[in-house]
Amino acid sequence: MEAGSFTADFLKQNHDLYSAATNHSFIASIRDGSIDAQNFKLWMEQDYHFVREFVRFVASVLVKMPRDSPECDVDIILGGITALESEITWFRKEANFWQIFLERVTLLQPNKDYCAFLKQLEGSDTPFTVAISAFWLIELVYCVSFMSCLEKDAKTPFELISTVKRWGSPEFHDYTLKLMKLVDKALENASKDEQKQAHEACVRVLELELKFWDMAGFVLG
Ligand SMILES: Cc1ncc(CO)c(N)n1
Repeated sequence: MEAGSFTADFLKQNHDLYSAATNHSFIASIRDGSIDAQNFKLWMEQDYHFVREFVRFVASVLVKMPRDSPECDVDIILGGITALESEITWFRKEANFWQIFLERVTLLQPNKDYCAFLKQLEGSDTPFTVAISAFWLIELVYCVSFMSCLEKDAKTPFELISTVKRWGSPEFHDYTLKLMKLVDKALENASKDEQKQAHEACVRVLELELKFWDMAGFVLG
């Protein structure tokens, strides 16, 4: 059988896990408007702190890019870092609206586990190919999940529209496609070992995304 691109093959081979991570009941509750404000606030508190670690991770991906990468490829990652600055500003503004005190948040275990995984990927022993693959999928899961909350028949509450547009917009989708191309280009000529490592890192991303949604959707007693 002819092998396709890394990303297409990965999504095909891990269809069930990918589908579970992108069709979660937490997202469904935003889409149908039944979400409890407490759950949304919990997600936001935890995600802000995830994004703080994610900034470092994305910076590490940029540092690992091969020196001979075309400037336009470097600029895709640079654009990602730039976007994270306005994302942080947005989180602070939203937190204010929801009366969340971001500095008082305690990280929950699934978030701690996810941040620990990012830290591991930041290390110099994780090759660029592996880090960029994980980066692509982390963004893709949010994009595909939140895109569903913007479909014609979605009943996303008005106050959550700015959230779902952040990751579910056509612009963000375009960005994930650019990342996908970077991944496929990087892995095309990579060793079998790096391809395997990238595959494993991507499986881990899906597992961690799933647990992150579970955490967010957990009904507070
Ligand atoms: C948990 C998680 N996954 C992905 C993203 C997308 O940046 C995010 N903000 N948080």
